[in-house]
Amino acid sequence: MDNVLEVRNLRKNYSRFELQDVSFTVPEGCIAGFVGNNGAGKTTTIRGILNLIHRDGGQVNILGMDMYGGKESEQEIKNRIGVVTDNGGFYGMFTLKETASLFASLYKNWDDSVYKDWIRKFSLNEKQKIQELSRGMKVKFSLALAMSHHAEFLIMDEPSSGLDLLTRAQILESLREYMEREGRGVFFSTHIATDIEKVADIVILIDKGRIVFEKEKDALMEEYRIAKGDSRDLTGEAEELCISLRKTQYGFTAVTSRTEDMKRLIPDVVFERPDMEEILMACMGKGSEEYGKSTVYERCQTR
Ligand SMILES: Nc1ncnc2c1ncn2[C@@H]1O[C@H](COP(=O)(O)OP(=O)(O)OP(=O)(O)O)[C@@H](O)[C@H]1O
Repeated sequence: MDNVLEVRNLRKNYSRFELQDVSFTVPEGCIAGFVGNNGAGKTTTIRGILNLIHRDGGQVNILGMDMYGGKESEQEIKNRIGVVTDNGGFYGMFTLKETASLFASLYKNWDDSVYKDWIRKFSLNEKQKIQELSRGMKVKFSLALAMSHHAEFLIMDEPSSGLDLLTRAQILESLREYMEREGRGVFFSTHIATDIEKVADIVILIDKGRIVFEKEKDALMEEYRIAKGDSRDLTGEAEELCISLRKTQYGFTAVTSRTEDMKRLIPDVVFERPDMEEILMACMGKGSEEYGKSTVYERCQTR
């Protein structure tokens, strides 16, 4: 299987923020969810990938081509991918129809029937001006444009943030539909764990400009458990097995990937399945008063 996206040691230094050797891959046929808190570095990574900012190092390959290999390869890549960003870079006074005809003239593979189909599915009115659209409508329109030139790969920066449940579900469903054709891939950033749970095949977690892990979602869900028990049973050795830990006078609640060792040390421990949010919170060091973030990193880092 080929990779639709390969990012190697991407670096960007701002005065108060550093993107630190960000590396990951997105294989063909996969939806990759790029998750992290506000300010974790998601947009900076996406801008770096798309060559929209000056980077301080790193390599990016999209659809097997070097994104930084010069104007020609960059142009070829941009013709073959679809990009959905927050504001879409549209001109507010233009109608949807005018904007679409501009896009149609820019893309070699523009397919008007696909475009019309998405406009209908998203219940958009082509006579409306961009400035009259709600945020949800703008995202839908941006996505419709991105999918209407047979893009082989979609890159989306927080497509679902600030949208109501129904619109979010529609956006996620359209991604699934887009992926029905072979040889495609999606990379989308989000800070909403349930979106990851619903559509992602791969989860890439970023925190403070560093990749914490890159894992298959199903493997991730299998790897971690919530452990519950009596705080008096929690020895130093047992605490070492916890990725995050909360103690109250009634007992402890921890996230761990070391269930067998935990059971050996605390025979009465009870395990439950965590949801995606609980796993991500633990791996970002949230919900833990006992452990510093560096400790959490060491335990989560897979490479
Ligand atoms: N042009 C810039 N100059 C200086 N610092 C910047 C610039 N752009 C971004 N940053 C900083 O880089 C950090 C990461 O920002 P980024 O937008 O990549 O985060 P994010 O994960 O996309 O966050 P959010 O979920 O809030 O959109 C932030 O601390 C931000 O202030």
